[in-house]
Amino acid sequence: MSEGLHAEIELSRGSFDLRVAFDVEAGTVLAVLGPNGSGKSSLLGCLSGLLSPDLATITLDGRALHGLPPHARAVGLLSQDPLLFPHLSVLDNVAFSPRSKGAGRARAREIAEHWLEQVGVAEFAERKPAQLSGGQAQRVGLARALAGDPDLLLLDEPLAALDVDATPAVRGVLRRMLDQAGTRTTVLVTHDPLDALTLADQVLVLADGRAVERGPVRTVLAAPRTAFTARIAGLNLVAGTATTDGLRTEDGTVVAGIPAPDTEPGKPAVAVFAPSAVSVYPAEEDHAGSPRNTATVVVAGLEPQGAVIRLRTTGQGWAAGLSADLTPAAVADLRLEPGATVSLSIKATTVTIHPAHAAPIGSGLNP
Ligand SMILES: Nc1ncnc2c1ncn2[C@@H]1O[C@H](COP(=O)(O)OP(=O)(O)OP(=O)(O)O)[C@@H](O)[C@H]1O
Repeated sequence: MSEGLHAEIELSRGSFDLRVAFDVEAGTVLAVLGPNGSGKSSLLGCLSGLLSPDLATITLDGRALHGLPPHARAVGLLSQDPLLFPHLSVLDNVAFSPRSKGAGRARAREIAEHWLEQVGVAEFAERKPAQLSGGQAQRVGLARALAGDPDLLLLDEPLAALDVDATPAVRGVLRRMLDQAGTRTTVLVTHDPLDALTLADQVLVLADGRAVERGPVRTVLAAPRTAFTARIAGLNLVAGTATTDGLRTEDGTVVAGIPAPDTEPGKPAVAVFAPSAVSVYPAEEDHAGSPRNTATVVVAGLEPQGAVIRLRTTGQGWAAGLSADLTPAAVADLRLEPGATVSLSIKATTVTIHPAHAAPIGSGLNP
Protein backbone atom coordinates (compact mmCIF):
# COMPACT_ATOMS: atom_id res chain seq x y z
CA MET A 1 0.00 0.00 0.00
CA SER A 2 1.20 3.52 -0.57
CA GLU A 3 -0.45 5.42 2.32
CA GLY A 4 0.86 4.89 5.85
CA LEU A 5 3.95 2.98 6.84
CA HIS A 6 5.31 -0.09 5.12
CA ALA A 7 8.38 -1.72 6.67
CA GLU A 8 10.48 -4.76 5.87
CA ILE A 9 13.53 -4.85 8.10
CA GLU A 10 16.47 -7.18 8.67
CA LEU A 11 19.07 -6.20 11.25
CA SER A 12 21.84 -8.21 12.94
CA ARG A 13 23.31 -7.07 16.25
CA GLY A 14 25.84 -9.69 17.39
CA SER A 15 23.92 -12.93 17.94
CA PHE A 16 20.56 -11.15 17.80
CA ASP A 17 18.72 -10.70 14.56
CA LEU A 18 15.55 -8.81 13.83
CA ARG A 19 13.40 -9.81 10.85
CA VAL A 20 10.02 -8.15 10.60
CA ALA A 21 7.61 -6.93 7.95
CA PHE A 22 4.47 -4.95 8.70
CA ASP A 23 2.17 -2.18 7.51
CA VAL A 24 0.51 0.57 9.53
CA GLU A 25 -2.42 2.32 7.89
CA ALA A 26 -2.11 6.11 7.66
CA GLY A 27 -3.52 7.89 10.69
CA THR A 28 -3.50 4.81 12.92
CA VAL A 29 -1.40 3.73 15.90
CA LEU A 30 0.54 0.45 16.02
CA ALA A 31 1.65 -0.72 19.48
CA VAL A 32 4.75 -2.92 19.58
CA LEU A 33 4.78 -5.19 22.63
CA GLY A 34 7.39 -7.77 23.56
CA PRO A 35 9.62 -9.06 26.34
CA ASN A 36 12.98 -7.47 27.19
CA GLY A 37 15.46 -7.96 24.40
CA SER A 38 12.84 -8.91 21.80
CA GLY A 39 13.95 -6.09 19.48
CA LYS A 40 11.42 -3.31 20.10
CA SER A 41 14.01 -0.53 20.43
CA SER A 42 16.01 -1.95 17.53
CA LEU A 43 12.87 -1.77 15.40
CA LEU A 44 12.27 1.88 16.33
CA GLY A 45 15.95 2.64 15.70
CA CYS A 46 15.61 1.31 12.15
CA LEU A 47 12.48 3.40 11.55
CA SER A 48 14.04 6.59 12.93
CA GLY A 49 17.28 6.08 11.05
CA LEU A 50 19.47 5.88 14.16
CA LEU A 51 20.31 2.28 13.30
CA SER A 52 21.31 1.01 9.86
CA PRO A 53 19.61 -2.28 9.06
CA ASP A 54 21.32 -4.85 6.83
CA LEU A 55 18.31 -4.80 4.54
CA ALA A 56 15.31 -2.52 4.66
CA THR A 57 12.41 -1.28 2.65
CA ILE A 58 10.67 1.41 4.66
CA THR A 59 8.13 3.65 2.96
CA LEU A 60 5.92 6.31 4.48
CA ASP A 61 2.97 7.45 2.35
CA GLY A 62 4.86 6.05 -0.62
CA ARG A 63 8.09 7.94 0.17
CA ALA A 64 11.20 5.79 0.73
CA LEU A 65 12.75 6.42 4.17
CA HIS A 66 15.44 3.73 4.05
CA GLY A 67 18.77 5.22 3.22
CA LEU A 68 17.77 8.69 4.45
CA PRO A 69 19.53 10.16 7.49
CA PRO A 70 17.31 10.65 10.60
CA HIS A 71 16.77 14.40 10.08
CA ALA A 72 15.50 13.90 6.52
CA ARG A 73 12.83 11.35 7.48
CA ALA A 74 10.14 13.71 8.93
CA VAL A 75 9.95 11.45 11.97
CA GLY A 76 9.20 12.61 15.52
CA LEU A 77 10.64 10.56 18.39
CA LEU A 78 9.74 10.58 22.07
CA SER A 79 11.56 8.22 24.44
CA GLN A 80 11.22 7.40 28.13
CA ASP A 81 13.51 10.32 28.86
CA PRO A 82 12.42 13.35 26.83
CA LEU A 83 16.09 14.44 26.48
CA LEU A 84 15.32 18.17 26.67
CA PHE A 85 18.20 20.61 26.19
CA PRO A 86 18.95 21.65 29.80
CA HIS A 87 20.20 25.13 28.92
CA LEU A 88 17.17 26.10 26.80
CA SER A 89 13.78 27.22 28.11
CA VAL A 90 10.80 24.94 27.61
CA LEU A 91 9.59 27.20 24.79
CA ASP A 92 12.95 27.15 23.01
CA ASN A 93 13.17 23.37 23.42
CA VAL A 94 9.89 22.98 21.56
CA ALA A 95 10.69 25.74 19.04
CA PHE A 96 13.89 23.85 18.20
CA SER A 97 11.89 21.34 16.08
CA PRO A 98 10.29 23.85 13.67
CA ARG A 99 13.53 25.90 13.66
CA SER A 100 15.49 22.87 12.48
CA LYS A 101 12.95 22.44 9.68
CA GLY A 102 13.62 25.97 8.50
CA ALA A 103 10.93 28.03 10.28
CA GLY A 104 11.90 31.59 11.27
CA ARG A 105 12.36 32.44 14.94
CA ALA A 106 8.98 34.12 15.47
CA ARG A 107 7.06 31.43 13.58
CA ALA A 108 8.89 28.64 15.45
CA ARG A 109 7.94 30.24 18.80
CA GLU A 110 4.33 30.54 17.67
CA ILE A 111 4.25 26.83 16.77
CA ALA A 112 5.90 25.97 20.09
CA GLU A 113 3.32 27.98 22.03
CA HIS A 114 0.52 26.19 20.20
CA TRP A 115 1.86 22.73 21.09
CA LEU A 116 2.65 23.64 24.70
CA GLU A 117 -0.97 24.78 24.98
CA GLN A 118 -2.18 21.53 23.40
CA VAL A 119 -0.34 19.33 25.88
CA GLY A 120 -1.29 21.52 28.86
CA VAL A 121 2.05 23.03 29.91
CA ALA A 122 1.89 26.53 28.36
CA GLU A 123 2.38 28.09 31.81
CA PHE A 124 5.88 26.58 32.07
CA ALA A 125 7.15 28.04 28.77
CA GLU A 126 9.89 30.14 30.37
CA ARG A 127 11.13 27.46 32.79
CA LYS A 128 14.24 25.37 32.31
CA PRO A 129 13.74 21.58 32.06
CA ALA A 130 15.28 21.06 35.53
CA GLN A 131 12.33 22.97 36.99
CA LEU A 132 9.74 20.49 35.65
CA SER A 133 8.25 17.33 37.12
CA GLY A 134 8.66 14.08 35.17
CA GLY A 135 5.12 14.30 33.81
CA GLN A 136 5.54 17.93 32.77
CA ALA A 137 8.87 17.19 31.07
CA GLN A 138 7.30 14.32 29.15
CA ARG A 139 4.50 16.61 27.93
CA VAL A 140 7.15 19.07 26.74
CA GLY A 141 8.94 16.20 24.97
CA LEU A 142 5.68 15.29 23.24
CA ALA A 143 5.10 18.94 22.26
CA ARG A 144 8.61 19.02 20.80
CA ALA A 145 8.03 15.82 18.82
CA LEU A 146 4.74 17.17 17.43
CA ALA A 147 6.03 20.69 16.74
CA GLY A 148 8.21 19.27 13.96
CA ASP A 149 4.97 18.20 12.19
CA PRO A 150 6.24 14.65 11.67
CA ASP A 151 4.56 12.29 9.23
CA LEU A 152 5.57 9.42 11.50
CA LEU A 153 5.56 9.61 15.31
CA LEU A 154 7.69 7.09 17.21
CA LEU A 155 6.98 6.68 20.91
CA ASP A 156 9.48 4.54 22.86
CA GLU A 157 7.99 3.63 26.25
CA PRO A 158 6.77 7.22 26.70
CA LEU A 159 5.12 6.52 30.07
CA ALA A 160 7.61 4.04 31.54
CA ALA A 161 9.70 6.49 33.57
CA LEU A 162 6.73 8.33 35.11
CA ASP A 163 5.50 7.70 38.62
CA VAL A 164 2.09 6.10 38.97
CA ASP A 165 0.39 9.39 39.89
CA ALA A 166 1.58 11.16 36.73
CA THR A 167 0.92 8.30 34.30
CA PRO A 168 -2.88 8.57 33.79
CA ALA A 169 -2.78 12.30 32.99
CA VAL A 170 0.09 11.97 30.50
CA ARG A 171 -1.60 8.91 28.98
CA GLY A 172 -4.71 11.08 28.56
CA VAL A 173 -2.73 13.82 26.79
CA LEU A 174 -1.10 11.27 24.52
CA ARG A 175 -4.44 9.73 23.67
CA ARG A 176 -5.91 13.14 22.78
CA MET A 177 -2.93 13.92 20.55
CA LEU A 178 -3.17 10.52 18.84
CA ASP A 179 -6.92 10.90 18.31
CA GLN A 180 -6.24 14.21 16.53
CA ALA A 181 -3.46 12.76 14.42
CA GLY A 182 -5.17 13.16 11.05
CA THR A 183 -3.05 11.21 8.59
CA ARG A 184 0.02 10.99 10.85
CA THR A 185 1.01 7.40 11.56
CA THR A 186 2.33 6.34 14.98
CA VAL A 187 4.40 3.41 16.28
CA LEU A 188 4.32 3.03 20.07
CA VAL A 189 6.70 0.69 21.90
CA THR A 190 5.39 -0.32 25.30
CA HIS A 191 5.55 -2.98 28.00
CA ASP A 192 2.08 -2.15 29.24
CA PRO A 193 -0.98 -3.79 27.66
CA LEU A 194 -3.07 -0.93 29.01
CA ASP A 195 -1.09 1.51 26.83
CA ALA A 196 -1.73 -0.68 23.82
CA LEU A 197 -5.39 -0.87 24.70
CA THR A 198 -5.96 2.79 25.36
CA LEU A 199 -3.65 4.30 22.75
CA ALA A 200 -3.34 1.94 19.80
CA ASP A 201 -5.48 0.47 17.04
CA GLN A 202 -3.31 -2.50 16.20
CA VAL A 203 -0.65 -4.44 18.05
CA LEU A 204 2.45 -6.30 16.92
CA VAL A 205 3.99 -8.68 19.45
CA LEU A 206 7.72 -9.30 19.04
CA ALA A 207 9.64 -12.26 20.44
CA ASP A 208 13.29 -12.92 19.64
CA GLY A 209 13.25 -10.46 16.78
CA ARG A 210 10.20 -11.97 15.07
CA ALA A 211 6.56 -10.87 14.91
CA VAL A 212 4.61 -13.60 16.69
CA GLU A 213 1.19 -11.95 16.84
CA ARG A 214 -0.49 -9.02 15.20
CA GLY A 215 -3.97 -7.65 14.71
CA PRO A 216 -6.46 -5.34 16.39
CA VAL A 217 -5.40 -4.74 20.02
CA ARG A 218 -8.54 -6.03 21.66
CA THR A 219 -8.67 -9.16 19.50
CA VAL A 220 -5.02 -10.04 20.18
CA LEU A 221 -5.15 -9.30 23.91
CA ALA A 222 -8.50 -11.02 24.41
CA ALA A 223 -7.41 -14.21 22.67
CA PRO A 224 -3.62 -14.42 23.00
CA ARG A 225 -1.90 -17.11 20.99
CA THR A 226 1.51 -16.99 22.67
CA ALA A 227 2.54 -17.44 26.30
CA PHE A 228 4.07 -13.97 26.43
CA THR A 229 0.90 -12.28 25.23
CA ALA A 230 -1.19 -14.39 27.57
CA ARG A 231 1.00 -13.33 30.50
CA ILE A 232 0.94 -9.63 29.75
CA ALA A 233 -2.64 -9.70 28.59
CA GLY A 234 -3.99 -11.81 31.43
CA LEU A 235 -6.52 -9.05 32.00
CA ASN A 236 -10.24 -9.09 31.35
CA LEU A 237 -11.38 -6.42 28.93
CA VAL A 238 -14.97 -5.43 28.29
CA ALA A 239 -15.62 -2.78 25.64
CA GLY A 240 -18.49 -0.29 25.68
CA THR A 241 -19.36 3.32 26.34
CA ALA A 242 -18.30 5.13 29.51
CA THR A 243 -20.96 6.16 32.03
CA THR A 244 -20.37 8.24 35.17
CA ASP A 245 -19.72 5.15 37.30
CA GLY A 246 -18.92 2.41 34.86
CA LEU A 247 -19.44 1.29 31.31
CA ARG A 248 -22.46 0.34 29.22
CA THR A 249 -21.82 -2.70 27.03
CA GLU A 250 -23.27 -3.23 23.57
CA ASP A 251 -26.10 -5.32 25.03
CA GLY A 252 -27.04 -2.51 27.42
CA THR A 253 -25.62 -3.97 30.65
CA VAL A 254 -23.88 -1.50 32.94
CA VAL A 255 -20.59 -2.79 34.35
CA ALA A 256 -19.86 -0.82 37.52
CA GLY A 257 -16.27 0.31 38.01
CA ILE A 258 -13.99 3.18 38.86
CA PRO A 259 -13.39 5.54 35.93
CA ALA A 260 -9.79 6.65 35.29
CA PRO A 261 -9.52 10.47 35.55
CA ASP A 262 -9.54 11.03 31.79
CA THR A 263 -12.65 8.95 31.10
CA GLU A 264 -15.54 10.90 29.59
CA PRO A 265 -19.12 9.61 29.83
CA GLY A 266 -20.57 8.83 26.42
CA LYS A 267 -17.14 8.10 24.85
CA PRO A 268 -15.74 4.66 23.90
CA ALA A 269 -14.20 2.96 26.92
CA VAL A 270 -12.97 -0.35 28.20
CA ALA A 271 -13.48 -1.97 31.60
CA VAL A 272 -10.33 -3.73 32.82
CA PHE A 273 -10.04 -6.20 35.71
CA ALA A 274 -7.80 -9.08 36.70
CA PRO A 275 -8.91 -12.71 36.58
CA SER A 276 -8.16 -12.83 40.34
CA ALA A 277 -10.93 -10.24 40.87
CA VAL A 278 -13.58 -12.57 39.49
CA SER A 279 -15.40 -14.82 42.01
CA VAL A 280 -17.16 -17.95 40.80
CA TYR A 281 -20.29 -19.42 42.44
CA PRO A 282 -22.75 -22.20 41.70
CA ALA A 283 -25.34 -20.82 39.28
CA GLU A 284 -28.23 -20.83 41.74
CA GLU A 285 -26.40 -19.08 44.59
CA ASP A 286 -27.32 -15.52 45.54
CA HIS A 287 -24.33 -13.36 46.45
CA ALA A 288 -25.59 -9.94 47.39
CA GLY A 289 -23.18 -7.57 49.12
CA SER A 290 -21.10 -4.54 48.20
CA PRO A 291 -21.71 -3.19 44.68
CA ARG A 292 -20.90 -6.02 42.35
CA ASN A 293 -21.21 -7.00 38.76
CA THR A 294 -22.81 -10.39 38.26
CA ALA A 295 -23.43 -12.63 35.28
CA THR A 296 -24.38 -16.19 34.48
CA VAL A 297 -21.96 -17.92 32.14
CA VAL A 298 -20.90 -21.32 30.87
CA VAL A 299 -17.44 -22.74 31.63
CA ALA A 300 -15.52 -22.98 28.34
CA GLY A 301 -12.30 -24.41 29.73
CA LEU A 302 -9.97 -24.75 32.71
CA GLU A 303 -6.18 -24.44 32.43
CA PRO A 304 -3.47 -24.53 35.08
CA GLN A 305 -1.71 -21.16 35.23
CA GLY A 306 1.08 -21.43 37.81
CA ALA A 307 -0.50 -22.11 41.22
CA VAL A 308 -4.05 -21.31 40.11
CA ILE A 309 -6.55 -22.68 37.61
CA ARG A 310 -7.72 -20.18 35.01
CA LEU A 311 -11.33 -20.60 34.03
CA ARG A 312 -12.51 -19.15 30.73
CA THR A 313 -16.15 -18.41 30.12
CA THR A 314 -18.43 -18.67 27.16
CA GLY A 315 -22.14 -18.02 26.63
CA GLN A 316 -24.19 -14.97 25.78
CA GLY A 317 -23.61 -11.35 26.74
CA TRP A 318 -20.82 -9.22 28.07
CA ALA A 319 -19.32 -11.84 30.42
CA ALA A 320 -18.57 -14.37 27.68
CA GLY A 321 -14.83 -14.73 27.10
CA LEU A 322 -13.74 -13.62 30.59
CA SER A 323 -11.10 -15.30 32.74
CA ALA A 324 -11.31 -16.10 36.45
CA ASP A 325 -8.54 -17.50 38.62
CA LEU A 326 -9.46 -20.19 41.16
CA THR A 327 -7.55 -22.44 43.50
CA PRO A 328 -7.53 -26.14 42.54
CA ALA A 329 -9.56 -26.79 45.74
CA ALA A 330 -12.27 -24.37 44.63
CA VAL A 331 -12.44 -26.04 41.22
CA ALA A 332 -12.96 -29.39 42.96
CA ASP A 333 -15.51 -28.02 45.48
CA LEU A 334 -17.56 -26.38 42.76
CA ARG A 335 -17.25 -29.47 40.54
CA LEU A 336 -16.35 -27.23 37.67
CA GLU A 337 -16.00 -28.69 34.23
CA PRO A 338 -16.47 -27.40 30.70
CA GLY A 339 -20.16 -26.94 29.95
CA ALA A 340 -21.14 -26.20 33.57
CA THR A 341 -23.21 -23.08 34.23
CA VAL A 342 -21.85 -20.79 36.95
CA SER A 343 -22.35 -17.29 38.32
CA LEU A 344 -19.61 -14.69 38.31
CA SER A 345 -19.28 -11.78 40.66
CA ILE A 346 -16.82 -8.91 40.28
CA LYS A 347 -16.60 -6.17 42.90
CA ALA A 348 -16.98 -2.72 41.33
CA THR A 349 -13.88 -1.49 43.19
CA THR A 350 -11.68 -3.97 41.31
CA VAL A 351 -12.81 -2.74 37.88
CA THR A 352 -11.22 0.31 36.27
CA ILE A 353 -12.74 2.09 33.30
CA HIS A 354 -10.32 3.53 30.74
CA PRO A 355 -10.98 5.61 27.65
CA ALA A 356 -10.50 3.52 24.53
CA HIS A 357 -8.70 4.85 21.50
CA ALA A 358 -11.38 5.42 18.88
CA ALA A 359 -10.22 3.22 16.03
CA PRO A 360 -10.82 4.78 12.63
CA ILE A 361 -13.19 2.76 10.48
CA GLY A 362 -11.40 0.28 8.29
CA SER A 363 -8.10 0.43 10.18
CA GLY A 364 -6.69 -2.93 9.33
CA LEU A 365 -3.16 -4.27 9.43
CA ASN A 366 -2.35 -5.96 6.17
CA PRO A 367 -1.25 -9.56 6.53
N1 LIG B 1 24.55 -1.97 20.60
C1 LIG B 1 24.24 -3.27 20.55
N2 LIG B 1 25.12 -4.17 20.07
C2 LIG B 1 24.81 -5.46 20.01
N3 LIG B 1 23.65 -5.99 20.40
C3 LIG B 1 22.74 -5.15 20.91
C4 LIG B 1 22.97 -3.75 21.01
N4 LIG B 1 21.88 -3.18 21.53
C5 LIG B 1 20.99 -4.17 21.75
N5 LIG B 1 21.50 -5.36 21.37
C6 LIG B 1 20.83 -6.65 21.45
O1 LIG B 1 19.73 -6.62 20.56
C7 LIG B 1 18.64 -7.38 21.12
C8 LIG B 1 17.38 -6.53 21.06
O2 LIG B 1 17.52 -5.40 21.88
P1 LIG B 1 16.42 -4.25 21.93
O3 LIG B 1 16.96 -3.17 22.81
O4 LIG B 1 15.99 -3.90 20.56
O5 LIG B 1 15.21 -5.00 22.65
P2 LIG B 1 13.94 -4.41 23.39
O6 LIG B 1 12.82 -5.30 23.01
O7 LIG B 1 13.81 -2.97 23.08
O8 LIG B 1 14.31 -4.62 24.90
P3 LIG B 1 13.89 -3.79 26.23
O9 LIG B 1 12.44 -4.08 26.43
O10 LIG B 1 14.74 -4.41 27.27
O11 LIG B 1 14.19 -2.36 25.96
C9 LIG B 1 19.07 -7.77 22.52
O12 LIG B 1 19.44 -9.12 22.48
C10 LIG B 1 20.25 -6.89 22.81
O13 LIG B 1 21.14 -7.56 23.65
